[in-house]
Amino acid sequence: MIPLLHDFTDVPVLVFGGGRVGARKARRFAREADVTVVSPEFADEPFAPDEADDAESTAGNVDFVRAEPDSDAVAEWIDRLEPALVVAATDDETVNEAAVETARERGILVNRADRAGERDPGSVVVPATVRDEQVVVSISTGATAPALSKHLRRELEDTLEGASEMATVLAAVRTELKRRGVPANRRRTIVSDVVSDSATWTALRTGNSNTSQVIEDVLDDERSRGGDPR
Ligand SMILES: C[C@@]1(CC(=O)O)c2cc3[nH]c(cc4nc(cc5[nH]c(cc(n2)[C@H]1CCC(=O)O)[C@@](C)(CC(=O)O)[C@@H]5CCC(=O)O)C(CC(=O)O)=C4CCC(=O)O)c(CCC(=O)O)c3CC(=O)O
Ligand SMILES: NC(=O)C1=CN([C@@H]2O[C@H](COP(=O)(O)OP(=O)(O)OC[C@H]3O[C@@H](n4cnc5c(N)ncnc54)[C@H](O)[C@@H]3O)[C@@H](O)[C@H]2O)C=CC1
Repeated sequence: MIPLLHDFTDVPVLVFGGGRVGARKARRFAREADVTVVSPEFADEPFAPDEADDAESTAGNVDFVRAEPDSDAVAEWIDRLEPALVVAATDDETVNEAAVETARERGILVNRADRAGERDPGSVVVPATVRDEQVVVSISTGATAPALSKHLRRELEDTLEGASEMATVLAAVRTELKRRGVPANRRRTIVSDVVSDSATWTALRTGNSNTSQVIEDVLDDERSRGGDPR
């Protein structure tokens, strides 16, 4: 399986099953997508933040539909909503199977929650995710050991502290250096020096420097080396 980042902004995502798992997936996709959850009953407070995935939680963008579709009705829901992704998260294997089959026939992405191990071609797995704003790390065990994905996600949470600020700094620095016409090799050296500088990480993490100060320092430093033609 190959990891990709997929933009779901304002596209329909259809989740079958409103238990703990369906709610978790719905919450995650509702960051961007218009999510519909179809289920005869719903987990209590499906949109309360949970410790599994705090940063992923959201309250909006979800329609709850109380229904218990059989296999035919599952296909009808998919045809009616034309989702970009179907999530099969019921506790009924036949219903999940129907959702997978129909999605596959229609060429729609499908995530099946009740299966580990070998997947059907074209299926997608939901990885564990650590997010610091624009910085995202996803962990998967190739659909074999989700508890390990969760464990590693927790370990990586500390590593990512300050990553969003660092990304902001590097993006601004590389844009400005490009504008100044600094050659690619030199830009690469500067960017890689900044990202591996532990003092900069500490300053960003502790709030001792804000991103604009760091950006200014890096660019001033380069200018004083004669890197700026102005
Ligand atoms: C294949 C996959 C399909 C998919 O859903 O995409 C799948 C399948 C299954 N999970 C099961 C169980 C558990 N899943 C979790 C947790 C998570 N599961 C997630 C993803 C995936 N789970 C995909 C593979 C990802 C990969 O490649 O690693 C995460 C990462 C993302 C998310 O779901 O949001 C999220 C952690 C989020 C986080 O915390 O960061 C826990 C831990 C817990 O709940 O504490 C348990 C209990 C412990 C255990 O059993 O391991 C079962 C057995 C059900 C049963 O026995 O009845 C199946 C089905 C089966 O095994 O047949
Ligand atoms: N991928 C993952 O991370 C995990 C997957 N699982 C698997 O996912 C499945 C769901 O797990 P939970 O949410 O914990 O189970 P759950 O039993 O809490 O929720 C299942 C939901 O599906 C609904 N449902 C039943 N028939 C339906 C139908 N015809 N159409 C729509 N909804 C229907 C039920 O009303 C219930 O709300 C389990 O069968 C389990 O095998 C379990 C744990 C983690």
